Amino acid sequence: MKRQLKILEILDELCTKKLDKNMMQQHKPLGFTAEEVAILAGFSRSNVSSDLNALHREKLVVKLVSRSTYYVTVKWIESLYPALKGKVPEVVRHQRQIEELAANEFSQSGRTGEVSDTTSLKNDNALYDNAQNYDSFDGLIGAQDSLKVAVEQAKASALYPPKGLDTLLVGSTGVGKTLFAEYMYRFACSQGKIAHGGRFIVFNCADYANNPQLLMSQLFGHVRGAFTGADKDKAGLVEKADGGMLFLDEVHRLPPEGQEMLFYLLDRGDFRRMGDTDKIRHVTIRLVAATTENPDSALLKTFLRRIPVVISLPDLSMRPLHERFELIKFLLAREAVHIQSKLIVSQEALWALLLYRCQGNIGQLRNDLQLICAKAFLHRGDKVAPVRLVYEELPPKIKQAIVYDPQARLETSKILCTLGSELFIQPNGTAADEEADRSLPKNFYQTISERMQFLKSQGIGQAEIIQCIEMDFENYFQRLGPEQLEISQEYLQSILPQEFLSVFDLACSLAEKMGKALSRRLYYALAIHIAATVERIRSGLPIVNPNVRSVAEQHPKEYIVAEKMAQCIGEQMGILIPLDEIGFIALMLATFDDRQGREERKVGVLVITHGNSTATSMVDFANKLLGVTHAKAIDMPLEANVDWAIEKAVQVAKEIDQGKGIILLVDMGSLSGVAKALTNRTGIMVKSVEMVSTLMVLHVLHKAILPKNDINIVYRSAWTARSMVQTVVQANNPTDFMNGKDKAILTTCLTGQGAAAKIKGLLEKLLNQWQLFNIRVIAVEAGNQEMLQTRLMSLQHSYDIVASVGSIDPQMEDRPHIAIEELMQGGAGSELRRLLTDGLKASDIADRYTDRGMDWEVMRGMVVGMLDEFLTFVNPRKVMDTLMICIRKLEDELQVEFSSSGLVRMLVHSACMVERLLTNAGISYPETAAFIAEHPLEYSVLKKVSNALEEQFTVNVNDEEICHLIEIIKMERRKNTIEEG
Ligand SMILES: Nc1ncnc2c1ncn2[C@@H]1O[C@H](COP(=O)(O)OP(=O)(O)OP(=O)(O)O)[C@@H](O)[C@H]1O
Repeated sequence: MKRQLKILEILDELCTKKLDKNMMQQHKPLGFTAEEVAILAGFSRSNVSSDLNALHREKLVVKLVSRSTYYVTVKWIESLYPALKGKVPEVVRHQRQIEELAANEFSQSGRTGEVSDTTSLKNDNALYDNAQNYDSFDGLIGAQDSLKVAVEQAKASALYPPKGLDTLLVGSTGVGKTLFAEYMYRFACSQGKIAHGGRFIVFNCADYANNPQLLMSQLFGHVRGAFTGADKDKAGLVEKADGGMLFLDEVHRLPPEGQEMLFYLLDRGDFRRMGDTDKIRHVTIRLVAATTENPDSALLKTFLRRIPVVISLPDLSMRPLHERFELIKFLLAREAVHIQSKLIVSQEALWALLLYRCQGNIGQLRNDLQLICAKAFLHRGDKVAPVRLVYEELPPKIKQAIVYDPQARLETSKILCTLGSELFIQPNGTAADEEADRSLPKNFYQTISERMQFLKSQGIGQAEIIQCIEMDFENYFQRLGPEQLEISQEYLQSILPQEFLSVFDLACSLAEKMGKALSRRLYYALAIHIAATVERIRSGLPIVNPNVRSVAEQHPKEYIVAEKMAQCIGEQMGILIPLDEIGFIALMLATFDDRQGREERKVGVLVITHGNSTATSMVDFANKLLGVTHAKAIDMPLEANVDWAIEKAVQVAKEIDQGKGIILLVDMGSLSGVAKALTNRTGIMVKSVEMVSTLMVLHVLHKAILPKNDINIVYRSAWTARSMVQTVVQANNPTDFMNGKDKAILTTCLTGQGAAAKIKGLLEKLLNQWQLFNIRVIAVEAGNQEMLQTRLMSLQHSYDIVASVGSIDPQMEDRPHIAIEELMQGGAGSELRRLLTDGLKASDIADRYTDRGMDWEVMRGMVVGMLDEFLTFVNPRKVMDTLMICIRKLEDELQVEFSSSGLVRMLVHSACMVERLLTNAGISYPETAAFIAEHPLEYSVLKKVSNALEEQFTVNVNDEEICHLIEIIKMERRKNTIEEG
């Protein structure tokens, strides 16, 4: 118990000293691992780990589950977000979740003000502090899509000197005006535009519309005797909003005299309390008003003249369906927290919720969801069972209001296809589909049949049903791919009967004879699929494929092969495989081949900027660094107009499109319309991001050249990159005072002194060449995870780390890592390549690694080339041969299998080690003895194996060095385990 308390104290101290609020907004792991705490506490990792788990059970510690498990104390979160006192979730999946919950509490707490139900006061420091944690509108659903323009306007109006611009929000009931105003308040606070203590005051003018006197008094205050019942002086909300923000909802209901006073106040900052003839009072407020009135209406004429910024918020029906889906998940997550129960929502219920006509916008959607959840909660038989929301139990007004719009239905189907059969929402407020049933093979047919029946019952036509079902197929096939299921031959043998596999192999050889050889991927997918079919036929369950005829027409060759395969399997297994199933098999044969082709293709990247060589130099840099020529540039002379840019872009887009769309990176401003024009002219899907910079091109290109990424992934990533370079824009803004951090690229290797130092030199040269003088390159020692994380944390305080390059991935979320092998294979300019590929030579070691699919020749050449640069005293070729013998022994004795990257890492590290030992430049390792005691086998094998090196180079491989070598082996083991699944 004593130890637990100590651990808690240490973790709390770590959180308080090393983490700050800003970290919440960064996309990096938050908190500390058991190892980190163990190092400081001086206890073993396993003890600390079990203590942290016990503390977690006692709700004193929160787990943040990302790639590893990180811990922070509940006390620390509560100190940052007082609104979450007693409500901190036990497990957090991502940091945003804490922010969202806090935001939720923040807005909930604002609803009960001290003035009345319809006015709210957010006046304590804690709320202000919360607001300071938000420096953007990112948490607002739609901020980067349907609300993008609105958010940009809001930011501009908040930053306008000296006190921002008064703003009118226009939109129907329930579109989110109040929430939007709250975000404006938070943004202004975070930018220091509202000083500490500045409040967010909400007042709904409609609530007092029938009593103008009371309304004026609430707003401007009164003095004693101002009217009957005014028995003492009272300050109004305007005074309370001094230094803060006043949000006037339904502002068109303000009586004429109120409007006059308000405008006078806005113009001069002066007002009088009602009945006060003596004293003119002065305040500084930011006004955000809101109205549901049409901006053209007479009621608003005066406001529009006097309020400089008008922001329109769209109706729910105008927002994209994927946003509506996000809203539904968000609102349901809130309900799950309220009812403290897990929610399970069926696909059909989601279908209806996405498609029904929701007259009162998000407010109405929220009310409907609350009602549905409340009903389901009450009717739940078993009090500990999750609350289920199913289509049958939705209110008739929802079922009857489902819109018939083929496009929307198709879109909905696409969204739902990314889920399993149900959506799961945890009582801690996280919406997740990862629990969704991924073992589709078993219930694939059932899902299809149910989906078809449902679509039919909704009066949807046959053609549309087929389209929806096709999307299900596509989704199903994607999940069946071996990468997704991590299938291996052994796995297949363990789940499918041998009898079936023999028959299946027979059918495959038949297909091969007919000219349809099956790729490994298709073989696995088809085996699982047909095995499920056989089971289904034997259990007498139907197989329905509405699509069979069109499949036969579209893919005649595959259909014939499928028929033969089905016949063979049917005969051998004594069953009759129906035509509908043949349609499925044919579709798989066709689709997988098509996918194969598609997999090679990449999303295009096109950069257009003003200036004679700006775009070209950014693109050249990124292409060179990644060793590709994929990104293209258009330099736009300053005198050229947008039409010129569009003409050029059309030409280039046609050349570079590979069928997966194009990401357009452009200057801010006039080029923003190019994407739309390009799509209209070429039919290519083009998504554009403004505010391009070299780092952004690098980031986007890195994502785009991975064939597995589609345009949406690359686009999202472009947005992330955009936020990385935000400071550049902020620096251009004279009113901005935010202190932008310097940018840095990290280079990594085990010691920070070998490969990392070398790559640093090369990168610095390249950056210089490209005149990017403001980017620092920092070599870090990444051999020890604990130390690396601590070092990263401190670096992140001082730098905006934009990427890492090297032999060890520091796993910084949303920051690209370029592995050393990637660099060696292609890039970093011809200079780097030349350095790394000299000296190819054959070796007898080759066979072993060639068996593992490595190109040993190339790898050896690269390593020797690299070592040539690193080593002064040791002959790289000589050390290489001895090292290979040692590594072979290590692999055999420790039963570890080095991957190509692991092998390169081990070779480079060990060669540098020999040089270090020769020059007496030793490196340290913390708590060497304890570490060795934990790894006795590795230690003794390494000691034995390194004899050969010691003899040849007359050095003594010391314990510190051995510990570093153990770290590499551990890293490889982890990799082996992950690969084995
Ligand atoms: N972008 C959003 N993301 C998440 N929730 C939202 C969003 N917009 C609105 N909501 C939620 O929808 C509900 C209605 O929003 P809000 O009260 O701000 O609308 P409103 O336009 O001010 O409505 P009214 O005109 O009725 O005052 C609230 O519960 C709010 O939290």
